[in-house]
Amino acid sequence: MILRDLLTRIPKAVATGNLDQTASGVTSDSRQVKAGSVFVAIRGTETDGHKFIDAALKQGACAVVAEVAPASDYTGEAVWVHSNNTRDALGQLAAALAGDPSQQMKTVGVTGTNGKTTTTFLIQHIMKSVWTRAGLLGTIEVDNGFERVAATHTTPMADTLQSQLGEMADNGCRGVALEVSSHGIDQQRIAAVEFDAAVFTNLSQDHLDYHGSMAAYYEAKKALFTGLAEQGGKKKPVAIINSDDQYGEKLVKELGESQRVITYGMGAHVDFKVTKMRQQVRGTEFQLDNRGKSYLVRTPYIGRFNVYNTLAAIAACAACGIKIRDAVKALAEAPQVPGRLEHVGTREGVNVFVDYAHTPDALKNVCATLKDLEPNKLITVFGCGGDRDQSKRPLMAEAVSELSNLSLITSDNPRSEDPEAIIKEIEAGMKSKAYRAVVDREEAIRTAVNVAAAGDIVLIAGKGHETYQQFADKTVDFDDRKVAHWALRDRPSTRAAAPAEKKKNFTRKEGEWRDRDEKPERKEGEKPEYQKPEKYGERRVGGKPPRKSDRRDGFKGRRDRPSGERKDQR
Ligand SMILES: CC(=O)N[C@H]1[C@@H](OP(=O)(O)OP(=O)(O)OC[C@H]2O[C@@H](n3ccc(=O)[nH]c3=O)[C@H](O)[C@@H]2O)O[C@H](CO)[C@@H](O)[C@@H]1O[C@H](C)C(=O)N[C@@H](C)C(=O)N[C@H](CCC(=O)O)C(=O)O
Ligand SMILES: Nc1ncnc2c1ncn2[C@@H]1O[C@H](COP(=O)(O)OP(=O)(O)OP(=O)(O)O)[C@@H](O)[C@H]1O
Ligand SMILES: N[C@H](CCC[C@H](N)C(=O)O)C(=O)O
Ligand SMILES: [Mg+2]
Repeated sequence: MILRDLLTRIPKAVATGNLDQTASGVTSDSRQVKAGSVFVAIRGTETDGHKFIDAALKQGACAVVAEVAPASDYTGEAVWVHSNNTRDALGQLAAALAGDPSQQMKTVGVTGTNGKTTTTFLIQHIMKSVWTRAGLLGTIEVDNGFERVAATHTTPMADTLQSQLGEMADNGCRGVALEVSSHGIDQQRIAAVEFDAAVFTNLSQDHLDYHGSMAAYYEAKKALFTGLAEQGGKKKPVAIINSDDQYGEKLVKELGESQRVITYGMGAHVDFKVTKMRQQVRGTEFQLDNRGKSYLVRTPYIGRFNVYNTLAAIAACAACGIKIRDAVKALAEAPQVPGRLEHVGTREGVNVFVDYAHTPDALKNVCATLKDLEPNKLITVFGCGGDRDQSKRPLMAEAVSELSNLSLITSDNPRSEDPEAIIKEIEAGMKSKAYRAVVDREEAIRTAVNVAAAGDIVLIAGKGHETYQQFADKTVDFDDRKVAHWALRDRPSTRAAAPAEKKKNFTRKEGEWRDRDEKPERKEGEKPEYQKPEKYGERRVGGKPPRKSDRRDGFKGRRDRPSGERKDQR
């Protein structure tokens, strides 16, 4: 694209130099600059992109966009563009070079403290079932309609984001579900994204290390919604808000008439309302009322919080023109979101779940949901991330200790911090003495699985889909789901010691979720019952570990170990 045309996207900027050059791309990272790139200098928290202008020029940048004017003796061939907001400029230029992909697709942004990943997975699933091809961008992965790659950020930098959206549009995606983090909003990573709908799931404590206060955190989230009114394109965006959440309710009030708002929840006056909810071991069923019509929604997910995620997904898809009944139909086959309340195995009546809860509210919700399954004991393994909101640590401890019969406090990405020091901070918030601190996460998981008895549930919280553990000096392979499989496999049998009646069967009338090691007694002449593995979408409960082909995340089960790993590391 010729610079002269490209720079019309930042009309307030002042450009000096030959504008008839061709720009081949745009980046804010000098290390990515190639001949013909536009380099945009951004002031960060660690360093200042302006320091790398010389490096970018040496690598062949055809233009530099900076928040400072060129030096009076600047005679370089590259165009110097002086802008007062280079973060916004980055988004505008990247969007123009990618062909404004968000204007070519139905684009839904999902923000909130918890539930973004789950809701975006649901939205993409519905979009795909109706439109065949749809994109997804968020914490776990970026799906461009043809291939999925692991994500580096929940919401990547504007240059990366726009080029990923561009691939989706080029691949024929008709829609995209995009996770929008508060960092993403604050750092204008979503500049030049035109939304059809923006969803607010909820707000509770997290990221105070970055935002400083809940008020500032809320304001960051709110900017996504006030920004809808300023979109320049033809879209008539809708704000979709969980008004049962106290911050959601506040947002609805504050947006007032300035924005088209659709509410969802269980309260009296919401647009998408849940009634008659029935939680079951293998899923949830509820009635959805919208504009005088009722729909019976069935999903394979458990937990009240997932009902909110489901509602948000239906409302967002409806705002994009999808019929509610088509969305509802698709949801019966909703996929397992990797590491979100994922049932990873069962042995001798001990059931293990992996979940990504890493905030006080998420932990409260997931523990309460598992308690609803009426286990004999709930045993929770958790830790708190290093270099992240320190003040949430005792609150996470409080949430876990109040709802678990036993807690194992361990490490969860200590990053630059001392793992034992983090654990001490967690211990300060424990409300019960029924806990053990085990710094090594594998040992903590193995301990939890070994001390569990038939009928107990082990919850491994915090890392969900993650496949690594980050320490100050290294990052090592670590996958809670694999370790849980190994722990279950290696668990010493308690069969002889445990009387049969102590075992707990999570059995429902119309199906079974029972210890598959248990052999039902056979009467003479009776054929053995064929125990077909349960399948709801891609979610499997009990039985053998899932096959690779069953899973979105490529996890191959117990034999899938990181290469080069020693036996004694298992
Ligand atoms: C706090 C934060 O958000 N930091 C992000 C931010 O870093 P920063 O502002 O400190 O940037 P910087 O390192 O000072 O660099 C400034 C500029 O100089 C450039 N640079 C730097 C070095 C060089 O040699 N050449 C060069 O051009 C950089 O590309 C950048 O444009 O911009 C960087 C890229 O430009 C990001 O990689 C970095 O994410 C860090 C790694 C991070 O951990 N971020 C997390 C907290 C985050 O963003 N999380 C959210 C929410 C997660 C969730 O709850 O789901 C997310 O969306 O992922
Ligand atoms: N709507 C919700 N309300 C409260 N808790 C939720 C909700 N949805 C999911 N959770 C809990 O939060 C955890 C994280 O869910 P999810 O990954 O969908 O959230 P997220 O907002 O994408 O998180 P992140 O900020 O890390 O990207 C889940 O594993 C579950 O324990
Ligand atoms: N996106 C979140 C994920 C946290 C997950 C937890 N495993 C941790 O490392 O704290 C963050 O970066 O704050
Ligand atoms: Mg997420």
